[in-house]
Amino acid sequence: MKIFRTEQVKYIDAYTIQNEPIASIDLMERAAHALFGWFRNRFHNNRKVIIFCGPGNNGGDGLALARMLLNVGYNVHTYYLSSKSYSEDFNTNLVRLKEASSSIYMINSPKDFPKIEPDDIIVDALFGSGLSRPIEGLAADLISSINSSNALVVAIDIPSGLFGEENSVPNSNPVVRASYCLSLQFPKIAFFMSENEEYVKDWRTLPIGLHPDAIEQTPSPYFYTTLSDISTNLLNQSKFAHKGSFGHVLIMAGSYSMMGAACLCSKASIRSGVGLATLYIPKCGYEIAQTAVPEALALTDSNDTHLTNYPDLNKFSAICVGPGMGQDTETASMIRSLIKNSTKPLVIDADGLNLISKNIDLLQELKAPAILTPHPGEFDRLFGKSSSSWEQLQKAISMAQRYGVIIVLKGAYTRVVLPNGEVHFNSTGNSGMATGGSGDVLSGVIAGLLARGLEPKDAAIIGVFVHGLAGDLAADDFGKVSLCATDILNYICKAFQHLTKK
Ligand SMILES: NC(=O)C1=CN([C@@H]2O[C@H](COP(=O)(O)OP(=O)(O)OC[C@H]3O[C@@H](n4cnc5c(N)ncnc54)[C@H](O)[C@@H]3O)[C@@H](O)[C@H]2O)[C@H](O)CC1
Ligand SMILES: [K+]
Repeated sequence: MKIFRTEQVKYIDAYTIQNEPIASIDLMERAAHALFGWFRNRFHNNRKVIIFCGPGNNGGDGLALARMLLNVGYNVHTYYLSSKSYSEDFNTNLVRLKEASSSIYMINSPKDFPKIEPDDIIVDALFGSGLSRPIEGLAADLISSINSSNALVVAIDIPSGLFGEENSVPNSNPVVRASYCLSLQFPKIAFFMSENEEYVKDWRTLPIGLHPDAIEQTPSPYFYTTLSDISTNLLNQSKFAHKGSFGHVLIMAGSYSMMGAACLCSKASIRSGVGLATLYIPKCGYEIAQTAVPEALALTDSNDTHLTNYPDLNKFSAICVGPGMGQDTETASMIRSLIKNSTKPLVIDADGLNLISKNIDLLQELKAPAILTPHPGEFDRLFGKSSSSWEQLQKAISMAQRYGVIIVLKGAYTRVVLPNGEVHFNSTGNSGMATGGSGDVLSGVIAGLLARGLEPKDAAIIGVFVHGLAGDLAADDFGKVSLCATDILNYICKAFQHLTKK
């Protein structure tokens, strides 16, 4: 799904009004109807609902929602901020609401704030995508009062005070801490930034029928990968397939005490449908590999404890290098040589990245497409520290462009950043996956798909999605607390089944 900056959504909104065509007030009614549907399904009408409205169309949405809830028997109290001016649709909805309710109050000073009980439901319709500066004064005091209540807060479109994209960190201006955020049609990019977690706990999008032509024509480098974005054709298996049809992956991984990483990674590549997998390991890992991963061929380096060389690459269709590999100087020179010589696509993970971070310009010597899979710590070691997730994302974009590599920046909403500057935020995965070995499984899945012949971009996006989905399915059965990398591995099959059955 393509996603947009807030000013682009304004354009798509205007295009929809002009070309559907639909009156602006009717589009607001449609948005309010979507909000109403969600609200009614979620909350019984025995709880008091307090709706706070700002002067713009976000406030207009709040007023329209208030009317719809009143009509079906909710106990609604509406408060709106005094302002020099209000949007036209706000005014229309205020008139409509006044016909249905007498519990409407203007807020002129903190004295007008209502007392909020813990069981009340607050709707935050103060500011949405039209926020033009940090919030101060009366509106800021109101947000502090909302935040200090123990009531549940439902934010319309975006928690008030939060900008759709970049926010200052730490955020010293008040922002509503929403329990739920109902974002109209698209998620906001700010939802994917870890610093905003306290404001956006649980968000969802509500479709409001914005015009498909405007969505298609408006350029954006940002995407959000959902199930419907995954092209399952890429995973088709021909009836006449044999093991040579699905590629041969080389996994260069492991060292003394870290053979588990090599096993997890190679097993994950096999579960991702590669025809053949060869594990290239130091001698100490031979029996471990042959026992733990009977499906893989095992080739050993001349060294006992760490990798110092790589095998003839001719027969392989993709290579994964790094998991559990250690950072010995001999391993460092091996990876330098591999980067300069491999014409086969590479997935570089873990210690592979740590070794490259000591000489980042090595990336300029790559001959083949490469997918780098850093977690935030490895990313900082590679490209330097950033002061916020937003800055880190911008850095990932410029580094992917500079070195012509794909960067898979791991974490919640893992970002797949492409050399053309596109960013694909992933929708699957959960905090239980923040556990040792999870990354080894991911690099194995991506390498397996790459070896099967998927384009690097597809291997990275689908690999990240499948890995997260496997984690979600595993967490459904085992819970997040106990989830371990082997569980993720064991659920890769279910994740692929889920995809190919859709
Ligand atoms: N296509 C859609 O997504 C639709 C969105 N809708 C809703 O409309 C809002 C955006 O409305 P807009 O009028 O553009 O902006 P706001 O309501 O967010 O606020 C504008 C209002 O507030 C003033 N203002 C801005 N920043 C501040 C500030 N820091 N302090 C004080 N005042 C401020 C500004 O001057 C304006 O007066 C969107 O979020 C949706 O909720 C439509 O209803 C349907 C289509
Ligand atoms: K809001």
